[in-house]
Amino acid sequence: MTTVLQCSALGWAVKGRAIVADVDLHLQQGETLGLIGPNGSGKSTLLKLLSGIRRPCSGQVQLHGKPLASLSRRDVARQVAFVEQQADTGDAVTVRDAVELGRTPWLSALQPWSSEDQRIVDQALADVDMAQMPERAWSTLSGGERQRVHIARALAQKPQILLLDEPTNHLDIQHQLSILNLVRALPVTTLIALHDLNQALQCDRLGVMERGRLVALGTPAEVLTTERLRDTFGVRGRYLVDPEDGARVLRFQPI
Ligand SMILES: Nc1ncnc2c1ncn2[C@@H]1O[C@H](COP(=O)(O)OP(=O)(O)OP(=O)(O)O)[C@@H](O)[C@H]1O
Repeated sequence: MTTVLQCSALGWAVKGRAIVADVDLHLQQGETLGLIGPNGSGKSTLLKLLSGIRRPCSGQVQLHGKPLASLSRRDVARQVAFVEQQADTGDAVTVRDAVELGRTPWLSALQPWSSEDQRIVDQALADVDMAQMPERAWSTLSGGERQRVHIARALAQKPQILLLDEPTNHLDIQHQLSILNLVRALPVTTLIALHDLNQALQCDRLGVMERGRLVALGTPAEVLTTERLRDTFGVRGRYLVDPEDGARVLRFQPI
């Protein structure tokens, strides 16, 4: 197994309060690792630290064995794409402009915009089902359409690693499923913060954040136990079996 992104003893604090503390995580090439945890447990902050947009107060992030802090933003952006929660984009841009921004790390005076860049942008728009409105102004998009454009921008970056912070937030059920299936089918390594624990069950591995710490890491079956659902999430969870295909589905009730 090849580790593509890793962190050790990673921490971030604000005004003396630890928001992320002592996190060790190795992201293996090709896996989809789900990050779950209650509101405020540090998932978004951990993703920001791993993407390099936030500097750790302690510990280190390494990308392919090199300290993230030693790499240029451009080098990082060629390898890692991050879809933030509540990300915004300037009002005057169109859908196509926003997705074309994903090509920025690959362009230079020697490598100007080419038909290959155009093809990649068209494919990314098609992948998120936004190819029908490339000229629409960003300001006129719905929340779910904006989210899909952000994902297309990340896909256009052609990263090896995708960091996604609640990417299905705002999406209708059809687009939730198609985006998750798309991400799983891509030949990339993905770290994805999720709230829907039934969607989390589809990941290769899950990490659980609780009060800034990574308190469990393993396969969904190892991690999403009834004890964990009670202790970390404060709910009673029961597995039901879909008679059609034998899949396990979680049902929740208050404790
Ligand atoms: N810049 C900041 N200043 C002060 N507090 C912060 C800052 N950034 C994050 N926090 C706090 O850190 C905690 C963790 O936030 P974070 O957004 O990482 O959690 P999360 O697990 O992604 O939550 P959610 O599921 O609600 O999106 C929260 O209590 C948040 O209020």
